[in-house]
Amino acid sequence: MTTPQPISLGPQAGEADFGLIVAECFGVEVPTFQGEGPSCGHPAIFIRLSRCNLTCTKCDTKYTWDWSQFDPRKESTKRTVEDLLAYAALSPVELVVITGGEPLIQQARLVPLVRGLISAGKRVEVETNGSIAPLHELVIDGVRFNVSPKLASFGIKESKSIVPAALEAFVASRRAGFKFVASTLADLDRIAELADTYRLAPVWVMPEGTTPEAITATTRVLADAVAARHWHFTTRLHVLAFADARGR
Ligand SMILES: Nc1nc2[nH]cc(C(=O)O)c2c(=O)[nH]1
Ligand code: SF4
Ligand SMILES: [Mg+2]
Repeated sequence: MTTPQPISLGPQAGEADFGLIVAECFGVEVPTFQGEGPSCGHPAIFIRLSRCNLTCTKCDTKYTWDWSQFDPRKESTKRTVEDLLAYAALSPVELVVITGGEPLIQQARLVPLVRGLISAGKRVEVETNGSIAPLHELVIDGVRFNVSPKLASFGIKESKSIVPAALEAFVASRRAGFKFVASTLADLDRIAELADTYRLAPVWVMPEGTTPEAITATTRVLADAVAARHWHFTTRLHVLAFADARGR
């Protein structure tokens, strides 16, 4: 079994603070909540890293990777770990969500950031697509992984998005929940197959949609069937509350 390696971005943390490629930070100036998953509704601040290793057609953050539509020089900046720690320290909010894009592309450089956040009394949730195994230095107290494996119906080949060794590493970490985006009952059948094959638990289902109307409609389609499987359900609170505005 081969362990997936993070895509190299040059010199790594420990050598020097070369910083992280960041799309946006939010939640300090204009407060918000973790909108998804086990901590939905908790006050949170966000560090959204740029770049992704996948190309889902239904992606809602294409400004982190789709350079046919967006300009990387406008959509990303390099920020040092020190600068990001200073940003998080501006807020009394305990929960820091590190998302993307795919944040684990830059995971070697996340190690000092995550350590610094935890030393400062924060806790961290990493939103990941689950296709890159986490470094053991990130599998520490104070860190949880919200792993969202992407189904074929999300517009990505599962031969790319479903990486058995990475999923097995998240299961073994005992610090992961598996949050699947779904829009149909057929998606739930596929989630059940994956959960069975890789022993993924706990399973969370989140309705696809970037408008309150779409979230509500999909919730009505899925909720009974999710409950019947004894899975967890999460909404997308930032879509309901803030109409999916950027920076909320
Ligand atoms: N409020 C809020 N909660 C979120 N949880 C996960 C997000 C993401 O984009 O990964 C997100 C986001 O963009 N906003
Ligand atoms: S894995 Fe997530 S960030 Fe990457 S393309 Fe797919 S939806 Fe977008
Ligand atoms: Mg999002």
